[in-house]
Amino acid sequence: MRPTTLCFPVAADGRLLLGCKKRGFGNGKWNGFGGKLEPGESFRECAVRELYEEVSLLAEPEALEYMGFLDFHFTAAPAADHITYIYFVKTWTGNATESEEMEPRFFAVDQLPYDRMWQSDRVWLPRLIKGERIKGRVIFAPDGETVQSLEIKEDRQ
Ligand SMILES: Nc1nc2c([nH]c(=O)n2[C@H]2C[C@H](O)[C@@H](COP(=O)(O)OP(=O)(O)OP(=O)(O)O)O2)c(=O)[nH]1
Repeated sequence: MRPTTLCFPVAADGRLLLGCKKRGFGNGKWNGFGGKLEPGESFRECAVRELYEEVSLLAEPEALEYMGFLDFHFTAAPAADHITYIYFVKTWTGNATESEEMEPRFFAVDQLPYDRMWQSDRVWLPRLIKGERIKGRVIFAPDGETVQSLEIKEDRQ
């Protein structure tokens, strides 16, 4: 399964930085920052690179807090299946800057734009915000959007 990352910067006041995807996969959705691992890259290295490419924030790999993983399965397009390692990061340098891929905005955690995010995020993101680490699987219906089934557990390790 294709390895990918997803990273959510958390500001000192607790707000979360999301980006509205401007093109390609997930276009128009608010999400964390991330993408596919490049050859030879670790998950953390990928998350740091994508954060910089997509929103110009520079983080140390060790500053990333691992929050769990999700397997995303696309029933009609198995080639799109991927596993995502999810991170929060609270320290970085630079200012969130719009890129060709993402328009960034900080959101209070009780005002996240779930109606314009991937459908299952409203289930698992609040758990991460509470500090829980998760592992799970999301299976998408043939339309590639609707959640067909969802299995999320707490990862106590
Ligand atoms: N929050 C969230 N993200 C999802 C869901 N499903 C899903 O594929 N993604 C995201 C997580 C990954 O960051 C991203 C991986 O897809 P991708 O690697 O094709 O994304 P990309 O086009 O931005 O990647 P890249 O070209 O920059 O490498 O998709 C979901 O249900 N919720």
